[in-house]
Amino acid sequence: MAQPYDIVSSHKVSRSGSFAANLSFNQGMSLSTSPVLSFHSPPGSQSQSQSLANLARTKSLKPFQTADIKVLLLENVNQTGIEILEEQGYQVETMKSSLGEDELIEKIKDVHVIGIRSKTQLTARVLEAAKSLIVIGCFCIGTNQVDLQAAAQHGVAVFNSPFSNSRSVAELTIAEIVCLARQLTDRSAELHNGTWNKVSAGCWEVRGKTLGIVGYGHIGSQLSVLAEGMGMSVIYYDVIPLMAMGIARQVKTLDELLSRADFVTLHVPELPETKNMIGPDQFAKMRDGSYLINNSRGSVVDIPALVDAMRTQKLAGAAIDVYPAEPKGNGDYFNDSSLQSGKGAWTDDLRSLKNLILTPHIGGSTEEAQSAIGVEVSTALVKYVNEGTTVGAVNMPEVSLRGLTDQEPDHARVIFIHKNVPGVLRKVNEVLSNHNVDKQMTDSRGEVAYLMADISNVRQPEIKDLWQNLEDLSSRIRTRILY
Ligand SMILES: NC(=O)C1=CN([C@@H]2O[C@H](COP(=O)(O)OP(=O)(O)OC[C@H]3O[C@@H](n4cnc5c(N)ncnc54)[C@H](O)[C@@H]3O)[C@@H](O)[C@H]2O)C=CC1
Ligand SMILES: O=C(O)CCC(=O)C(=O)O
Repeated sequence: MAQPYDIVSSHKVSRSGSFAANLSFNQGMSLSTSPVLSFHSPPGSQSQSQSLANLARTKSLKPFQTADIKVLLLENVNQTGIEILEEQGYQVETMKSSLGEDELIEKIKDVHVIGIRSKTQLTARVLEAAKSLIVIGCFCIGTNQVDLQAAAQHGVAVFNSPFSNSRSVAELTIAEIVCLARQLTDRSAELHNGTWNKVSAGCWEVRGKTLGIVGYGHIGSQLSVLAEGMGMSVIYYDVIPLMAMGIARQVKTLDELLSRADFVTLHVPELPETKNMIGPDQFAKMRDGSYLINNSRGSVVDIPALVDAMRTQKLAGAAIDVYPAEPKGNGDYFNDSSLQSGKGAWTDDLRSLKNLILTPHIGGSTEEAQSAIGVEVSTALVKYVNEGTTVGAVNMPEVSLRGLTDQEPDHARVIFIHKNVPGVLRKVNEVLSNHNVDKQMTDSRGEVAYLMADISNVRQPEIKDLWQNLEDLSSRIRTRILY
C-alpha cells in the first residue's frame, strides 16, 4: 500500500514534513495540441475557445513536491516525451532497452510513473510489486503488453497513443507491397553479395491487384486510401461494420477476403480472438502465389505454418515486422537462444527464406511518429499526475473536471479510485461534508470506479485527515489529493 504523504496523497507533505503546494502556471502543458484530447472529450465538454479562456487562468495543481516523482522510461522513448516530464521537475531515468520481469520487479518498486513501448511486459506480478506506481504510459498504440485489468485493480491508469504512428505503419505496408511484388529485397541482397541477377519472372506491378486488409481501424483505413492511390482494388474484413474509404468494399468473412486477395495485410490488435488468426487453414484458403504482410502483433500469425506456406510456394512472399518473441533491445541477435527459451525456434527458418522481408518491429519507428507520441503520452501522464484527468485512459473510466483557477486558492481536488460497489458516494460525501463540494464527477468501468471532486475552504492541515478518512473506506483502491 502506498504511504500517506508519499505518492498517493497529492498534496502532501514534503520529505521535511511541510506541505508543498505549487501554484505556478503551466501553459505549455495545458495547451497541448494532443489530438486525443479533442477526440475523447466527454459530452458537454467545453469548446476550444472556452477552454483556452479558462486555461489562461488555470491553477496548476501539483500532487506533492514534483521532484519527488520518479519516472522510469524504457525502450528509448523519444526526447520530446522526456523533456515534458523533466520540465515538471520529475526525476526521469531513461533506458534504451526493455527489462525482463525479475529486473523490472526490482526496479519498479519506488517508481511512480513508468513509460514503455511494445516490449516491456507489465504483468500482474510486476504490478503487484509496483507499490508506488500511479500511472503507465505506453508510448505506442498497442496496450496488450500491460495487464490492464490488474493495473485498474491497483488504481493505476494506463495511457497510450491511439494513432500517432498509424500513418507510419500504413506507409511501411505500402512499401512492402511494392517490394514483395518486385522481389526487391532479394535483388538488393544479391547485388550486395556481388551477384547481378536481372529477372522479371514472378515480378509484378501492383496496379489492378487486390489488397485484402484485415482490421480496418486507424491503420487499415489509412492504408486503404494509399493503396487505391496506386490503382489497387481494396477489400477489407473487420468484426464491426465500418465505412469504406474511397471505393473499398467490406467483405463478410475472413475466408472470403483470403480467397480474393493478392495481398493480405493484418492490422488487428492482439486479442484472444486474433491469436493464430492466420494458420494452416487460412494459408490453404489464400490464393496461390499471394503475399502476406503482418505488421500487427506476432501472435496473430502461426509462424511454422507461414514457413510451410513459403516453402511450398503457396505464398510468393511475405513481410513480417512483429514476432511471438522479440529481442529486448538493439544489437541482440535474432536467434532462438537470444529470445525466451524455445520461443524463437523458428528464427533460422525465417532467415533462410527468399522474398521474406524481416523487419525489427519498426512499423511505427519514424521521427514524426515517435516525436508526436512522446508529446502526446507525456502530456497525458502529466495531466494525470498533476490534475487527475483520465481522459484517454484505456483501463479507467474517463473523468475530467474543469481546472481550478488562481481565484480558488483554498480549493483541493480529491481523487478516489474505488471498487464499484453500492454506497461509496454517500460515504465519500460524508468525509467531505465539512467542505463545499464545488464540482464532482464519477464514472465506472467494470469493477473500478473513479471519483473526482473539487472542494473549497480547505486548510492545509486538514488534508492529512481528509486523506486518511478516505483511505479508511473499505471500497478504497487509491486516494489522491491535489492541492
Ligand atoms: N508494427 C508496429 O510497429 C505497429 C503495430 N501496431 C499494431 O497494429 C494494431 C492495429 O492498429 P490500429 O489500426 O491503430 O488499431 P485500431 O484499433 O484502430 O483498429 C483495429 C481494427 O481491428 C478490428 N478487429 C479487432 N478484432 C478483429 C478480428 N478478430 N477480426 C477482424 N478485425 C478485428 C477492430 O474492429 C478495429 O477496426 C495495433 O493493435 C497494434 O498491435 C500498431 C502500431 C505500430
Ligand atoms: O514503436 C514501438 O515500440 C511499438 C509500435 C507498436 O507496435 C504499437 O504502437 O503498437
